[in-house]
Amino acid sequence: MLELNVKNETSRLKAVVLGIANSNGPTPKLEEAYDPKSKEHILAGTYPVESDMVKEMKALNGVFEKYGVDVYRPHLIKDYNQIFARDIAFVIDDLFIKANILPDREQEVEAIQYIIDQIDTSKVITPPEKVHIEGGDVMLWDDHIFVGTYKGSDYKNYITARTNMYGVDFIKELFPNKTVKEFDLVKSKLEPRDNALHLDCCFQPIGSNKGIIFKNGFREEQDYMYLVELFGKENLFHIDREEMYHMYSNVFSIAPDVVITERNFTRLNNWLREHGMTVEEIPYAEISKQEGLLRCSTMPLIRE
Ligand SMILES: NC(=[NH2+])NCCC[C@H](N)C(=O)O
Repeated sequence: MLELNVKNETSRLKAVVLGIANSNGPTPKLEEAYDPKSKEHILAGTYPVESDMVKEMKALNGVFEKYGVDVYRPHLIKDYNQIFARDIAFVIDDLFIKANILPDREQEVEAIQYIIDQIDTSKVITPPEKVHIEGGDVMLWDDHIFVGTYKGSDYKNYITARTNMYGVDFIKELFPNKTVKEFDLVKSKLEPRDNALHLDCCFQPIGSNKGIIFKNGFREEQDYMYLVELFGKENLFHIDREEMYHMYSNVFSIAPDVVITERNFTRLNNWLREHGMTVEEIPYAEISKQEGLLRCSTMPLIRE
């Protein structure tokens, strides 16, 4: 049996599901892409090739090996994108909550059924159908749960809006003793620089009291101010529009003082080191072309 335990984004990682880039399928047609950054690269002829993405995920797996983390991989589905394990389900405390993910991505859940079978069934939660929620929008900070959403009345027109207010309310009901705070995120179907696909595309806590944040990822300044007040402005590393496009906020912590990041994130990597962190730099720029990075490719099961 897997004894799940995840309460925040940074405690020492013990077990994780890591997505897989093998048999990712051919370059999608423009109308098949479900995020604007993939679209941009399909149009430009620069969509990432499988062998490069396999190499990048191997580098990530190498860091997990180095730190003794147990790694689970999804079963392979032929010609199907299974890189972004983050979104298909998520663990809060000892509960495994299945996401109601974009229909284009539904098969990804079947591929991790063998892992779900190792969890006490009373701890596996399936939300009702009207709930839309993906793991990239759910972020834990001990007694707080942060949830990314989109409150616009045109929600259903946005394939880039993945968590609705039913999703937020569902989490509130499930965790009455935690402070659940939702964040209204900017969405664009066409411009990746104006699209916070998930909360982890514009914000993430780091260490015990720090965070990475993109102010304009929030539709309401109040939501941004909530985080400034909670963390303190001096503890937040502010990124600009281009850095958010490169997914600076989507690094991945494996301990309060160990962060895995992209090797080209020089400004961020220096800041992390200045604050006493060990920075494990790996190449991940090809996968980033699909509008997801390190946090997106991982789903923590157990942290210390
Ligand atoms: N947690 C995340 N930010 N995941 C990124 C997923 C990216 C993927 N292309 C999608 O649109 O679904």
